[in-house]
Amino acid sequence: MTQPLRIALAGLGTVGGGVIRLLDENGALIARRAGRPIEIVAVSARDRNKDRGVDISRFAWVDDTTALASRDVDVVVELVGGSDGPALTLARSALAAGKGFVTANKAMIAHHGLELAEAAEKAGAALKFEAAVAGGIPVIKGLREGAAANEISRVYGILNGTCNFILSKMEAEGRDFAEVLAEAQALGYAEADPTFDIDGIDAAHKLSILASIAFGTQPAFADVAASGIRHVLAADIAEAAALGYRVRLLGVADHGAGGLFQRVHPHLVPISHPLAHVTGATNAVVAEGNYVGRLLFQGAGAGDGPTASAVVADLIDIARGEFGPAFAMPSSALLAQGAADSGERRGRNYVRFAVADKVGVLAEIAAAMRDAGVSIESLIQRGASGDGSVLVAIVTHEAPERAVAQALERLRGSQSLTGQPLWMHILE
Ligand SMILES: NC(=O)c1ccc[n+]([C@@H]2O[C@H](COP(=O)([O-])OP(=O)(O)OC[C@H]3O[C@@H](n4cnc5c(N)ncnc54)[C@H](O)[C@@H]3O)[C@@H](O)[C@H]2O)c1
Ligand SMILES: N[C@@H](CCO)C(=O)O
Ligand code: NA
Repeated sequence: MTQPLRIALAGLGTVGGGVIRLLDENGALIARRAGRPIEIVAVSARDRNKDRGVDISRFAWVDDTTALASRDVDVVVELVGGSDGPALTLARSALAAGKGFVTANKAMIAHHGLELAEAAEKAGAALKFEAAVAGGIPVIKGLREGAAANEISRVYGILNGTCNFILSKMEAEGRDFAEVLAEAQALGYAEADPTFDIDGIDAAHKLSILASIAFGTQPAFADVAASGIRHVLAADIAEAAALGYRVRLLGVADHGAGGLFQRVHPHLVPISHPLAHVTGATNAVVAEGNYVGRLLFQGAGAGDGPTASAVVADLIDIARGEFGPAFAMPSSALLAQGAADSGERRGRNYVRFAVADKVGVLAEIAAAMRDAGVSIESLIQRGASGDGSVLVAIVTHEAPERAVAQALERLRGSQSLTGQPLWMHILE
C-alpha cells in the first residue's frame, strides 16, 4: 500500500473526538476506499489531560495549535471553531505551506472563504469543508459534483439543528421557546456562542457558503438578512398548524437579474412540503436545478458522528487526489453579485400582533394593511393572555414585502400594540 495520508488534528471536542473514533473504527475500510491509510500523527487542543474517551497518547501533542501547520503532515484538520483567532491563523499557514486544509468551521469559511480558496489555489492545495454546511449531509459534494451541470435557481432549507430541535419540541409539547432552549443546548449541537444558533447567524454562515457553491457567486455573508426564532411563540406554532403550516427556520437563497437574495428567517412551511416533516436536529436542503429538477438532501446536521463522517469524507477525497476548487469553480470565476432588494419580492405572509383587548384595534391593523395595499386572506384572534393582551394573527394574500413593511412601520407607534409584531414568510 502507498504512503499514508498524514493528518494534524486541531481541536479535540465533539467533532475532533468523533473523527478519532471514526478513523479507529472504520480505518481499514477507509484505507481500501482511499487507496491508502489515513493516519492522525499530531493533535492539539486547549487541555492535554482532559478525558475524552479516546486515547490520544499515541499522537504527538502540540501545545501551540497554530504550530500544527509546520508539522510533517499532508493535511491539517481544524475543529476548533471561531471565524478568526487560531483557526484562521492555522488555515492561512497550512495553505501557505502547501498542505491540505479540512474544516467544519462555517463561521471562518463564511467570513474568509474566498481568501482561503485563493490561497489554496495558489498553493495547489486542497481546501475542503463538507462538515461546515449541514453536518453529515453531503450537500456540498452533491451540489459541486452531482449537480454541477445545472443552473441552480434557488437553494433553501433547514440549516440549524438546534433551532429545528427547539421548534419541533415547541410544536410537539406546546411549550414556549425559553422552556426548551436549555434542553437543546444540553445536546452538544449548539455553537460555542449559542446566540449564533438562536438568532440565525449559524444558518446564515451556512447559507452564504451554499449560495456561493450553488450559484457560482462569491460568498457574501454580510448580505444575508438573518433573524432567528426567539420571538416565535408556542401560540404562533399552534396558529400555523390550524392554517395547515409548520414553523421552520429556513435559509433561502436565489439569484437573478435583481441580484443575490439570501435570508434566514422563520417561515410557515405548508404541511404538504417535505421540509414540514423534518423534525429534531435533522437538517434538510432543497436545490432546484434547471435539468435535474428539485433535489432534497436530508440527514443529521450536527453531532459528533455525522460531522466526523463529513470531515473524513473530505480526507478520503484528498487521499485519492480528488479535489478541485473549494467553491466549485476557480475563485477568479466566482461572480461578485450585489444583494437583491427584498422589497420587490412578492409572497404571502403571516403577521402576528400582541394587542390590547380594546375597541378599534382590529380596524387599526386592517386599515394599516389596506392603506399599504396589502390584502388580508384570514385573521384569527385568540383570547386574553395573563397581561390582558390578545394575539391577532393575519395571513396576507400575495403582496410585495415593501408594502407589508410599510404597514408594520405605521403600526409601530400604535398604543394598541403591546409588543413587537412577528412577521413570518410563507414558503411557496
Ligand atoms: N458540534 C457539532 O455538531 C458541529 C457540527 C458541524 C460543525 N461544527 C463545527 O466544528 C467546530 C468544532 O465544534 P465542536 O462542537 O467540536 O466544539 P468543541 O467546543 O466541542 O471543541 C472545540 C475544541 O477546540 C479546542 N479549542 C477551543 N479553543 C481553542 C484555542 N483557542 N486554541 C486551541 N484549541 C482550542 C477545545 O479545547 C476543544 O478541544 C466548530 O467550528 C463548529 O462550528 C460542529
Ligand atoms: N450549532 C449547529 C451545529 C451544526 O453546524 C447546529 O445546531 O446546527
Ligand atoms: Na455537509
